[in-house]
Amino acid sequence: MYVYLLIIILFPPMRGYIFIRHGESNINVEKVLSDDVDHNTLTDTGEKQAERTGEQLTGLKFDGIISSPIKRAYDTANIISNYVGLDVKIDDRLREVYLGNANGHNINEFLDTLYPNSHITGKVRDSLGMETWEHLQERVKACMDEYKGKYIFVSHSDPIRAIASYYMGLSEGESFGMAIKNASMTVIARSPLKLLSLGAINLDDKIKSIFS
Ligand SMILES: O=C(O)[C@@H](CO)OP(=O)(O)O
Repeated sequence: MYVYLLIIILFPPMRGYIFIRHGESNINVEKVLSDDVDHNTLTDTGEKQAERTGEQLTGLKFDGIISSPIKRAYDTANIISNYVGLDVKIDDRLREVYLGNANGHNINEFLDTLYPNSHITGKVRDSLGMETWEHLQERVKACMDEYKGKYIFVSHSDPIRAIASYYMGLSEGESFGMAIKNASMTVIARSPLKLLSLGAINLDDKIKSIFS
């Protein structure tokens, strides 16, 4: 018994997380930011993207599929759930960054007027009443800390960029150019910690072996 416990302590079981950004949504086409839960749908392209990502995951084994409650992500998760045979569980910690006064607006309205040649940094977030980058990182990490196993997390661009930059040791500004494509897969292993893919649309065999 004690030997078993020692082995578990010394060699904790591998945990793996496949973060998937939802498929293309109408707001992505319109370049509008939205943290509304029930509106914005997937476009036909977004549905096809979700199907394709689901195909990539067919045959892999997971302990669960956890989704943002926001429709574009939840609909993506339900499409993917058909390929992995799991019911979707909603977790608010995977939702889009709280946008404050930026909600419903085009991102460029702020960058061009408020802060020319800038990007969404702490002062921009504060001035718009947005969730801080640090809080976003903390809530996504708390979600990972709760689900100790191999999971699919369906979320949004900023939450995925936030957790990837957290593990890469990059600030919000330093990771601003990180483009997380629709329906792409960002894979993080824990124990040992490793960022295995960033915005990938295919999974290589090395990654698939973790989830087999
Ligand atoms: O990147 C965006 O345009 C925002 C929209 O709020 O995030 P996502 O599309 O990932 O939900």
